[in-house]
Amino acid sequence: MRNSWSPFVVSAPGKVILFGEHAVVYGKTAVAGSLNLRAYALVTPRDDATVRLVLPDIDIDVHFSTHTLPQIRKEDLEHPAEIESLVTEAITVPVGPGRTAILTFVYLYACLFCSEDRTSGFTITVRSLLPVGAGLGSSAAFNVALSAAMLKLTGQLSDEGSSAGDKQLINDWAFRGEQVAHGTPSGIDNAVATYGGFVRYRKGEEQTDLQSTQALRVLITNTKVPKSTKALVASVRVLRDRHSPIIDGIMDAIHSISTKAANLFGGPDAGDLEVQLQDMIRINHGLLATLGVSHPALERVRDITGTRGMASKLTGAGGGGCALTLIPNGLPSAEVDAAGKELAEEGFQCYETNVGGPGVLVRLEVKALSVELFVRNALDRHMSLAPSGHRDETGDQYSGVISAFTILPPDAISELSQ
Ligand SMILES: Nc1ncnc2c1ncn2[C@@H]1O[C@H](COP(=O)(O)OP(=O)(O)OP(=O)(O)O)[C@@H](O)[C@H]1O
Ligand SMILES: C[C@@](O)(CCO)CC(=O)[O-]
Ligand SMILES: [Mg+2]
Repeated sequence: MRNSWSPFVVSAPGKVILFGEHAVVYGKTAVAGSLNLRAYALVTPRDDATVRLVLPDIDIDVHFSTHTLPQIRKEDLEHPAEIESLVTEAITVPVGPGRTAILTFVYLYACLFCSEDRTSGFTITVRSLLPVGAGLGSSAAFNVALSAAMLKLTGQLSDEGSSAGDKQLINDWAFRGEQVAHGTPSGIDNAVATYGGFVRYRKGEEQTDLQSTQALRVLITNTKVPKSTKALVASVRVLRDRHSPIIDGIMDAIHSISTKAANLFGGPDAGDLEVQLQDMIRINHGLLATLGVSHPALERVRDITGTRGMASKLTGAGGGGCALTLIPNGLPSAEVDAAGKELAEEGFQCYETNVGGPGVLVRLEVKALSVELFVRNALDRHMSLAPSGHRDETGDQYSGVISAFTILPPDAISELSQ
């Protein structure tokens, strides 16, 4: 069968934990939301039996003959992480930071194309606005985008992948993708990346979509201070073992914050929501600091934003990593800009974005232009360059589009999904 489909783009958002990190480990409620920082996967057809994965953000460009990749029925593997020992007999997967991404790609292909025609392949190129490994769910956005792309290719999604059934399918496969890398993820990251919006989460319960009508404006500050989620969770465990009634009280207080915040979403008064959320942010951070998971860099973010009328808290595991700052609607943009400048001067990376936007999106018609034309336009605008348009050494039909996609700044690529 010849490939007759046109290139398309799939995108999925990262996540931010608004309330409840650490407490969620002890069965308390957490609230997370989708970030309008997204991963974008460009999917282009090939007319040979090759699949190619291009990941410019982490310097990976690999291709495999479709016939060397295993055929796996998902029930044949007890756990998706077993893919590692299974495929390394058949193919060589480079050792290094991109290894898990490649293994996830191979796992999804092996399962989703188990009984499909493999005589023609495709290229998937993924770019992301999300910092990798900073606690903002970059892996989930990546896994949701990959899963949706391959489900689309195998004809398992409706047109734009937006029905409830589509979302459930994408979420299930993305969860398996997260399992390849992490073993026992909770599933909240891929749920947020799939469904978008705000999600209430508690271990052992179905996560609830909070149906909020409004997005929140936020600053996300990556302090770039390296942290180990595992070590931080362990340090809280030690503290709890030493002082369990006290620490349990703190966990209960965090649970009350998450519950209150979850109830506020979808409420009628946006102004009141903001005031209340600011309080919740300050109190939740204070409690997390008491647990010993703040860091001087995170306190610096709180100082800088606090003097300009904004409340901040750590988000994720803490000990460095990222902070979340709520930008109240009425705050003059000069204040936000000044805070952003000061944060950058500290060496932090700052993103102004919003929380609560859409989940996975499949774009078949990009601004009613072909992807190639779009990328050409975007390149002209952003980089004054034209894509080469010729086949590269891997024989890719759309190498011009692919190379454009790899060199465009990600914020230009984000226009693809608007
Ligand atoms: N832009 C990208 N290109 C390729 N692979 C990516 C990209 N973004 C994420 N990944 C994959 O996700 C992995 C990072 O996931 P990890 O779960 O460690 O961090 P995170 O998802 O950013 O943070 P957290 O899970 O704490 O929210 C990378 O090693 C890679 O396998
Ligand atoms: C600290 C923690 O609550 C969130 C890390 O993003 C750990 C977890 O829930 O697995
Ligand atoms: Mg992750």
